[in-house]
Amino acid sequence: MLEKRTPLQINQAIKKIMEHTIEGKTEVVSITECDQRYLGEDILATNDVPLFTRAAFDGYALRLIDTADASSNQPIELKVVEELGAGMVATKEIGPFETTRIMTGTMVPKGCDAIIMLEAVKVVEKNGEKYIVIKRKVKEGDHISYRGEEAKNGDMILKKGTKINPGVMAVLATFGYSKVRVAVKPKIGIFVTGSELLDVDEPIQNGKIRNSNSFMIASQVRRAGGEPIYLGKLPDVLDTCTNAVDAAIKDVDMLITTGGVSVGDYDLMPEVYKALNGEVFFNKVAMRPGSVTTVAILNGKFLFGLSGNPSASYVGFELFTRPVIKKMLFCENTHLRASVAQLNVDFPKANPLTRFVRSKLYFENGKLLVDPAGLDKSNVVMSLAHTDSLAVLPGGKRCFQKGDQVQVLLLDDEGSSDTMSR
Ligand SMILES: Nc1nc2c(c(=O)[nH]1)N[C@H]1C(S)=C(S)[C@@H](COP(=O)(O)OP(=O)(O)OC[C@H]3O[C@@H](n4cnc5c(N)ncnc54)[C@H](O)[C@@H]3O)O[C@H]1N2
Ligand code: MOO
Ligand SMILES: [Mg+2]
Repeated sequence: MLEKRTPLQINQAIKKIMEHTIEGKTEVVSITECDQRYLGEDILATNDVPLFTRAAFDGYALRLIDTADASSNQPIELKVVEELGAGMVATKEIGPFETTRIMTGTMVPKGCDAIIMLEAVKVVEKNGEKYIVIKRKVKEGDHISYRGEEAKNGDMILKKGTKINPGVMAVLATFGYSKVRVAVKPKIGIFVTGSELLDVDEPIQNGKIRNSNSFMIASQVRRAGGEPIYLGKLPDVLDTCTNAVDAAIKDVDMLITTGGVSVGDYDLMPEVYKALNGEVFFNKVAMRPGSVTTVAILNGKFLFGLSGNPSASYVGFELFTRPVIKKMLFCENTHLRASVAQLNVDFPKANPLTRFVRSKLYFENGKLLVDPAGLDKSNVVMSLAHTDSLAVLPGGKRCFQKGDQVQVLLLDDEGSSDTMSR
């Protein structure tokens, strides 16, 4: 008789994994190397931004008091005493009824408290001197960006664990971070198991299939922020698998295998864990696909035994492996971002297990809709190419109908509101 496996609820399985202590490491890299990585420390403002009070428009810097009585009936004239472009610094202080022609980004001369745009004035020349004619009152601060209005020196700007994106790159450069402390990418070893597996460039043979899991998992590892290390395919031979896992786990932060975790004659992973004295956290989860996902600890490191079935393997990774990678990258939110969408098809059969339907999201008339990305079976690979989300259909007696609101987990969405300081 086969050993009966007791399924764990999904939340309990995730909790078990997340309670295991695993530390991320940091390293310092050049700003040119840090894009798309994760901050390894909080980023503080190293100066005020803007650095100095500057013009936000091309125009004339002036004293408000001089324009107080200006109107179309009573235009005022200001004498242009200097002309400045960005990067230049005023050499003259502005006196009564004087102005400086100033371009966007230029430091505002002392004594000026507003800018009037070039388009709003008329320039006249008298005795070889330039004057501007103003026909309206100017408001305080018009077209001026004040020193420190965005950030003050010492402010906490970005939290450790924030993903570096184009905006973060701009902020890092603004504060002079030519070197950036980032999280070291966790090294994730990948074995695929199965005597039926062919390499991608091998000719097709009777009864065999091409290995696709290693490419899929490597891409998922990269999407999660880790560094995949493909270690090859293993035949369904116990000693070969045991020795390979034993040797490989030493050189990586965690190891993923696909295949061989179910109850078949050649499903050897349970025996591999036994032979190596691995501590198995669980080998059955109340979900579909991915019910056979097995997670164990070996020498303090995670060993993820994902299913051989591509869709099951895909979902198992996103639910159980991704959060561990995110934790090692110091991310505040380790789980997939969730949203709510309107189901666009019926699921008339109730299922005791919670289902994660590989799905595609789209907008129609301002509503977020979700459609299965293809055939909804655990052994399917095709639908994965169209998948951008997982629609969650909770297990139980309930069936689901077109129009129902369901939770969707976003696969390509990093989320930002959780990691940016507000
Ligand atoms: N009697 C039972 N049979 C099965 C059960 C069960 O509970 N009782 N569970 C089913 C479920 S659910 C799943 S999921 C699969 C899990 O299978 P394994 O993890 O043991 O994986 P394999 O048997 O090695 O392979 C399954 C399937 O996937 C293909 N495969 C394997 N590796 C790759 C790869 N690298 N690239 C592409 N495809 C791969 C393999 O050829 C098989 O077709 O078990 C059910 N059975
Ligand atoms: O682990 Mo299986 O995916 O439930 O089909
Ligand atoms: Mg099997």
